[in-house]
Amino acid sequence: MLEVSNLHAGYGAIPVLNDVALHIAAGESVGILGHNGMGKTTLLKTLMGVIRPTAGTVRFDGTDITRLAPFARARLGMAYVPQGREIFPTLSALDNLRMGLVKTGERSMDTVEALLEHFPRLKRLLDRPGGSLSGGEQQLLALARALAGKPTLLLLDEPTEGIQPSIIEEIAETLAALRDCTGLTIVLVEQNLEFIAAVSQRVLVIKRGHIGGEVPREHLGDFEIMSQYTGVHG
Ligand SMILES: Nc1ncnc2c1ncn2[C@@H]1O[C@H](COP(=O)(O)OP(=O)(O)OP(=O)(O)O)[C@@H](O)[C@H]1O
Repeated sequence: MLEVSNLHAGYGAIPVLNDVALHIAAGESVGILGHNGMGKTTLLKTLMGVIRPTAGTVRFDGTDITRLAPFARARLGMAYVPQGREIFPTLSALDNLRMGLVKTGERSMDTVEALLEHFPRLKRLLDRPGGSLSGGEQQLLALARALAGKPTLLLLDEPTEGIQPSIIEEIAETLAALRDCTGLTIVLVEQNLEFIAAVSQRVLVIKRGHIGGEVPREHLGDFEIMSQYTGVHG
C-alpha cells in the first residue's frame, strides 16, 4: 500500500531524513520507534506531503504521490493525526467530528454514529467544546475525526504524548480493534514502548533520520530488549 524509497527531506539546508525506505502492506499496522529529534514527525509530514522531499519517491496504492499536495493525498485515502492533535478548541466535540466529514461530503451522521461505537467515551462529551476535553479525550476525538473521512491509511504522530496511562491503554485497545475489524492500515511513530508494542504488528527503528532496522517479532513486548534496539526506555 505504501512504498517509500530513497526518501530525503529536511528544513531548508538542514537535512533530516536520510535515505528512508519503507514497504507497508494493506491492513498492516507498523510502528516506528525513535527518540526525540530522530525525525519521526518529519517522516510523517513528508509522507503526508506537508514537507516536500529533496529526493526519493512515495507511492500509495501503486500511484506515485511524491509531488501531490496533502489534500490530494487525503482524497486518495491517507489521513494524518499530528502531534498535538489540532482539535478545534471552540467547536463542540460533535462539530469537530462533523469537520471530519468534509472530505467525503457526507451530510448524514451515519459514519459518525457508527464510529462512536468504537469510541464510547466520546458519546457523553459530544456537546463539550473540544478545548475543554482532557489530552486523552482530545486524542480519541482526533482519531475519530480522522476516521470520519474513511481513510485507508492512518498516520499517527505520538498519540500518547502528554496523556495519562489509563487512557493510553484505551487508545491502544481502540486502535487494535479498528485495525482488526476494519482492515485499516496504520503507521504510528512513538517513543512509548508499551503502546507501540500493543498496536503494531511490526516495529521499525528510526535513528538520525534513517530507518536503521526492525525489532524482531519475538521481542515485541519485551521492553528490556526493545529499549536495547532503540535506546528508547519505556
Ligand atoms: N521547522 C524546523 N526547522 C528546522 N529544523 C527542524 C524543524 N523541525 C524539526 N527540526 C529538526 O529536525 C530534526 C528532527 O525533528 P522531528 O520533529 O522530525 O523529530 P521527532 O523524532 O519527531 O522528535 P520529537 O519526538 O521531539 O517530535 C530535529 O533535529 C529537529 O530539531
